[in-house]
Amino acid sequence: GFASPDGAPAFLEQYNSTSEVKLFEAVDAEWNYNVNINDQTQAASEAAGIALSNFQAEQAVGAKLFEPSEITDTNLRRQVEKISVVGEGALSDEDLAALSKVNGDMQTAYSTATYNGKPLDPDLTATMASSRNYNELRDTWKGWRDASGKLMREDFKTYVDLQNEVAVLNGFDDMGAFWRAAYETPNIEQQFEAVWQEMLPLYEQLHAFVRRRLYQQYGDKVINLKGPIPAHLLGNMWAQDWLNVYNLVEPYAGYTRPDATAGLQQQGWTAEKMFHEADDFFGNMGLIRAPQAFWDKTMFTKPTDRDVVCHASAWDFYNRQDFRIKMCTEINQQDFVTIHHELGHIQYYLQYMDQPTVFRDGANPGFHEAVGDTLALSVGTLDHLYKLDLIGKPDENPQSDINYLMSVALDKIAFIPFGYLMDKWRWDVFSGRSAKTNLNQAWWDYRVKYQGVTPPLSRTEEDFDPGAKFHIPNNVPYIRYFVSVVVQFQFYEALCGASGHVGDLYKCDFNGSTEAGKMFGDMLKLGSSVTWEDALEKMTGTREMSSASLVKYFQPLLDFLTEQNTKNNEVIGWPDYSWEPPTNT
Ligand SMILES: CC(=O)N[C@@H](CC(=O)O)C(=O)NC[C@H](CC1(C(=O)N[C@@H](Cc2ccc(O)cc2)C(=O)O)CCCC1)C(=O)O
Ligand SMILES: [Zn+2]
Repeated sequence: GFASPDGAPAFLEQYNSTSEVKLFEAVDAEWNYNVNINDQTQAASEAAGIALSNFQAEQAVGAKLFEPSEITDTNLRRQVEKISVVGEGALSDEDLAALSKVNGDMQTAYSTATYNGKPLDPDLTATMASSRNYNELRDTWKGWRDASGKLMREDFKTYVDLQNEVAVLNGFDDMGAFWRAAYETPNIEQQFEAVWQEMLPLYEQLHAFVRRRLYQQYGDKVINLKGPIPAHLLGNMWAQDWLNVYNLVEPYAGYTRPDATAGLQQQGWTAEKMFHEADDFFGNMGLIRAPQAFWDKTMFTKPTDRDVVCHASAWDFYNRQDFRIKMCTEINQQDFVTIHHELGHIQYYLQYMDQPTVFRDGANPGFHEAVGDTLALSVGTLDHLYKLDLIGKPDENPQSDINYLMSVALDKIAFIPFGYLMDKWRWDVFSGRSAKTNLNQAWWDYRVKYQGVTPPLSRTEEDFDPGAKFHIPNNVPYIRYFVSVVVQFQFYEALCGASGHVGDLYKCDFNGSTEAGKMFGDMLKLGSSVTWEDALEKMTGTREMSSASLVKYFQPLLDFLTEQNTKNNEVIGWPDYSWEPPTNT
């Protein structure tokens, strides 16, 4: 027998008030571990996480006493349905403890790993960004993987089994299906594949152009103009964005350089100043400014006296007053963009903080990732960087515009296949499509197939290269970033329209536009109280992810790349897909 639907409001009232307290306790313990890694804080964080899982499992029992279809108010019904999801608490105490432990151990292993005594942030990241020495890059690339991923292989297998047990106990085939359920869209995988196919031509043209420039830089022994690119030459530990090789691929030398790093450093900007400038950008649009508690509790820079998780992150303490960022900020443009990304999360938390706790989430995980990046597209324009006195007056000519679009493409277009393959690989592992005896081979099959990159050294199943990327040992789904690259251009185009922008889309700076701010804020306020299609339609008029805005934004660059690649008779794609660079250089 079901509980009377009349009891739903009272049930939800107690859920909302108690869940705020439980969520705060779990987030606070996880924060204390992130800003001070040691056995004690790791154990306390795991314990608080287990307590939250058990709380959610108990509440799910109460929620399932209701028959949703009998709850006529769709908002209440949606809350009850979300609370009915048991989650990790479906595991036995023993298995839940084992999952927490293996997650904690992989997190700590990743965040404390060093190569030659150097941590990933900032040291190894800086080497991968600035070195042009083939062998130094290769040794750093290998050293990081030996110190991180390689040591996690067995833990990861345990993690996969326990995650799948959670999924099955929650009524899903495997954890990949559970993760995809967050989109509430039956054919979501087909939608992902469709937008990937639409963007692939743009990626292939960029890949061919960059490969040619790397060929000129590193020579024909290590670059095959018909093959994948060695993965350690693209300025990033995972080749996930190629911003740091801009100097090698700049279309027009001598024209405006779209990089504010020099300006930030020469003008003596501090981390706090970067944060305040970014917060002003939100405020000047009529969005919500970060509260005082944010400025009091945020960790702006890497402390020198303890181990911390340096990977930037934003935190909602679910008490409607405490919101923080933790970041090991360096003074450069990439971190200025990252600050906007993290403040985008904070903005979403602030906008939906009066929603019931189960609705304090992105309309889908990709929306949460797109908020800050959407504003960063405006901040990064040549005009805006000039307004901030971070670059000289930009030349008003096509060459400077192509240089600018190239810098954005090295960040956004280069990222697309990586954003796609990270979870395709994990979905295959969870579903068993990839055997546990074949984890690393399956990873590199996708890295070649989708990204057109190949390892600088031969890899075996003794290695575990996926573990060398934060989100794998930290159990953070990744397709959200792929979705974000697509929808952030849909959001950007909509906000540019609201701000009255005319002319080239990529020149739009909606700084100060309260019309744009209202359009965005009205969508963000909804949190996950509506489906992402409803939220998207409210803002853009369409109910589908579409690459049309992105393709429109980059059209001038695509024309340039196609013209250059045709002139150079480039082979588009990497038909010599099994080529590998020599390992004895
Ligand atoms: C408590 C908690 O965990 N909070 C969540 C937020 C939430 O869920 O509420 C959170 O802060 N997650 C951290 C994560 C950090 C970053 C990241 O991991 N980025 C991806 C992909 C990417 C790359 C370039 C880019 O421009 C945008 C994304 C990567 O680096 O590979 C690193 C710098 C940027 C974003 C994040 O902010 O998403
Ligand atoms: Zn994010």
